[in-house]
Amino acid sequence: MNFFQTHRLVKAFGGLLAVNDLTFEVEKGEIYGLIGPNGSGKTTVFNLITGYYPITSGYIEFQGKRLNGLPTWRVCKQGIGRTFQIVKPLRRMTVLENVMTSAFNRTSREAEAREKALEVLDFCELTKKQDYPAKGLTIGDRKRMEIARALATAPELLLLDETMAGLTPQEQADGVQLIRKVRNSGITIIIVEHIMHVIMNLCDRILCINYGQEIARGTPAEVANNQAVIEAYLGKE
Ligand SMILES: Nc1ncnc2c1ncn2[C@@H]1O[C@H](COP(=O)(O)OP(=O)(O)OP(=O)(O)O)[C@@H](O)[C@H]1O
Repeated sequence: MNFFQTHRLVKAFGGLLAVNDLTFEVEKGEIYGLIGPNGSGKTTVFNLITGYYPITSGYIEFQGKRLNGLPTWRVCKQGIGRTFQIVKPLRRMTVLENVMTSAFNRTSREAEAREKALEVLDFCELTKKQDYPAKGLTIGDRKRMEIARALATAPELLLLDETMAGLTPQEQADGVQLIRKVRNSGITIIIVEHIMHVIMNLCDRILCINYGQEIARGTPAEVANNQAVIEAYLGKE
């Protein structure tokens, strides 16, 4: 049994196949990269996994259980957390309160939610900012808080959607450290990211898609040297 797998996954928006016959497996403990040019279907894959969109055909399995058709909150309860490409914190709430709202996914007790939120804020090195209003955070800290919010749902599989976009080189380096730390804590990761040195540095394996279809898969070095990948990003000569 695979830890996580999709099988012949398809998502049609009218006549557009945003995801087209995509099969891949992720092993427990991996950092798995999903890359591809703009509009190639990466976020749609995350939206299918997490139940935001219904699947047109194919299936998704997590720890041997079918996810197809489950509502987002049930997918989360099964142990899949995610961050969003566009970070939308609850702006007037503090950092701690933002993270607590996610922790309520696992408990209805306020004391337990606070304890979990404080634990992940410490893990993400945001303790000092726990009482800041979320709207006052830098982009770097907002992205970090987004990871903290996902971690507060206690995921076994974490989907990271462009958590490095807009960050300074130093913030990117810190982000890479944090993602490694998350993996070392036992959480499996699927990461969508445009910043290639981040992907190449972090991932054990990479799947590259274009127009919703697989064009290459392999180790970072294999994918970086693949002609179809180079053409998808740079165009044909
Ligand atoms: N809700 C929707 N309705 C119609 N078309 C959609 C919808 N969501 C995505 N699409 C289309 O599906 C395709 C894949 O989009 P998606 O956002 O998954 O790409 P992406 O690889 O995540 O892109 P980017 O790297 O720019 O974030 C695009 O052509 C997009 O316009």
